[in-house]
Amino acid sequence: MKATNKAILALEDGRTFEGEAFGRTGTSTGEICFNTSMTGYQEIITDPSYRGQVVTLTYPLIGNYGINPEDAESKSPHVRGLVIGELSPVASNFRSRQTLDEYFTEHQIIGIEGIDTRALTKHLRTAGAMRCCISTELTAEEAIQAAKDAPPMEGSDFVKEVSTEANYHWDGESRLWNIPSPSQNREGYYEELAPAKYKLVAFDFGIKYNILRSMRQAGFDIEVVNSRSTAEEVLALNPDGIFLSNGPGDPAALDYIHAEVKKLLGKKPIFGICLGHQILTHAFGGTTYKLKFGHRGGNQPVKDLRTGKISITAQNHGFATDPESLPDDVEITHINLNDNTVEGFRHKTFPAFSVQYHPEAAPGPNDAKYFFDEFAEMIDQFEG
Ligand SMILES: NC(=O)CC[C@H](N)C(=O)O
Repeated sequence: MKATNKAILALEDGRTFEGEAFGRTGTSTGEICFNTSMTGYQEIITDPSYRGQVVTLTYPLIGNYGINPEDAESKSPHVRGLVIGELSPVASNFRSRQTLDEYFTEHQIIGIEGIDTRALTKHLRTAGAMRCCISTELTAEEAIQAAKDAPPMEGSDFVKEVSTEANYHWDGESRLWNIPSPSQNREGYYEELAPAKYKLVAFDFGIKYNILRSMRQAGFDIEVVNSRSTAEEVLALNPDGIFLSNGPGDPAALDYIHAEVKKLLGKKPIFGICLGHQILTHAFGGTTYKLKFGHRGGNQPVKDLRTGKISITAQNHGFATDPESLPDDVEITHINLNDNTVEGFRHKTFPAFSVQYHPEAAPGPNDAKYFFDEFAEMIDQFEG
């Protein structure tokens, strides 16, 4: 079979869409999801939490501001494929170094454009999350079969594919990179940060760079450790606080991590984001379940039940905490106003709290950024 640019997107329930491939040609399968953010395609593509997933972007024009080195959320793209309405023929931005097409070709990622992403998204909202296949070489029937044959997201441990092999010290940013105004140097400029005050050990389940940057800005010196690190190894580093990162796959498939986090409860202050929140759920004795189609975008309303304050938040998750499963010593602190799902909690005795959404944004609003400072306060108050 000869590969062409003509491509098909086939869903496991038999629905198909025709478009044109960009990046690489060939075949790719994975769980299809949609993200409604209006900007931030580069951050989405490089977020390790999307490992194993094909992402549909509902914003109609993608690629228009290109790709630049500063906006990556990890070393490389992680999506299995990208589904878009239109690939911009022009990448126009002073920070751009590459087009999206060139970037995908370099990293051998398949993209498909010319898709009615509105129809696709409405279908996924009704029918729920499912597997898909993008192909430039298979017939529609073969592509539907390939989607059906793809491994399901439930039960998948993708953390082991994205976590750092060796532990490392985050020295990426003791300076804060700022976007220049048009009159300034086009390379951007740096602002020196105050010396770090706290020592943090961050479990890397697929950590985003902007979490590391935000932590550093909040005064943390960070040691990033492999996802298989034991509680003993973490405590031996003598941290002031422990961070549980975001990451891909099914949180219920990570028993070996739940067990280690459970041993850390009460020992040191703990903060978790997204997958980290779901892992904390299991460590507390609760359970997680798969949402019908997940929350992915930059405009998810979250209510802080303690203050009544509502934040507009960045989200990217397909699983959620079952509130009924939580023991009495866990207080639900945040809920999603679209569907009332759990978005944050804290333990009543142990110094541990987490949020299901993304205070680090990237992309998305910064309403929730205050959690990094709250964690620093928790550490100040902890008498361990
Ligand atoms: N961003 C994340 O950490 C995602 C967590 C988990 N993989 C989910 O989809 O729910």
